[in-house]
Amino acid sequence: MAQPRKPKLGQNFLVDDGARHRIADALGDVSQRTVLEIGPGHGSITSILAERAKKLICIELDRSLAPELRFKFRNHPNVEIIEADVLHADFAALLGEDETADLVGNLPYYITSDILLHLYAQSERLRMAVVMMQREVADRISASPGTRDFGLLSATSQMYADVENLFTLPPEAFSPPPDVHSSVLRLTFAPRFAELHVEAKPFDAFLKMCFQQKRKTLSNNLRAGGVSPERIAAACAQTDVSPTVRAEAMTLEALASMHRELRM
Ligand SMILES: C[S@@+](CC[C@H](N)C(=O)[O-])C[C@H]1O[C@@H](n2cnc3c(N)ncnc32)[C@H](O)[C@@H]1O
Repeated sequence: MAQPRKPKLGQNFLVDDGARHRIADALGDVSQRTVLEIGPGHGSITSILAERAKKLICIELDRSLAPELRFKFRNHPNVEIIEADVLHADFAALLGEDETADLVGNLPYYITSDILLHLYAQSERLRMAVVMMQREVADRISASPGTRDFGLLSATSQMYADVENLFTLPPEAFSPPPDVHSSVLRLTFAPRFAELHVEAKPFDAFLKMCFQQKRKTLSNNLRAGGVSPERIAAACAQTDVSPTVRAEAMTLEALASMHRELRM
């Protein structure tokens, strides 16, 4: 039997009218703001924000959709359509000096994690992001430490932003319908590195090491990353962390104090 064709570039277009309004509303008042939209598609969210935002910059990779959008929004001087891969987009180059933007997107699910990491790397240029993704990924990003879903993406995301899981949509909200449910997250960027006395790059790398193998204890993951058993034992003793704990059970505060203790 013929398999249903997978849409290219993650193109499951939002057709639920209530949902596109709820997504736009989740950004709040954008009348004085620049909004960046990732993957506008046929413009379901774009058409609402074109009426609301001071400026709307849309980044669309599909070379047939980009001209369609330019034509559709030709009478909206506040709307700019850029044909590009969002993973190569430099937000500083798109925004005014010291300007921050709000971001929105029904994301192409095949590159959700890459897009999020790209946003975190440029978080000083973002105030908030309202993004739709596969429900399971959204549940992981918003999970609390000590729960089954808490992992590297949760810890990394929560170092950069306050995360709210807003609502979930069934496959029928899209055309063609995806195989999965989808959830909308609001990320309010508020990096915690200074507060936890760690630096972003080394701490991101430390988190990767701690969560390298989800079933392993923190100690075993650190050993696999090249830290000596003696240093691990000393750091655990200093920070009151049990050597048999798994990283997923640790708060960001505990992970940060372990990192400081190991001076990595
Ligand atoms: C899930 S669809 C959402 C479309 C539209 N916003 C909607 O809600 O109906 C994802 C969109 O992202 C675009 N896209 C896929 N990969 C992209 C990339 N690397 N950079 C920019 N846009 C991309 C697709 O062409 C598609 O329009």
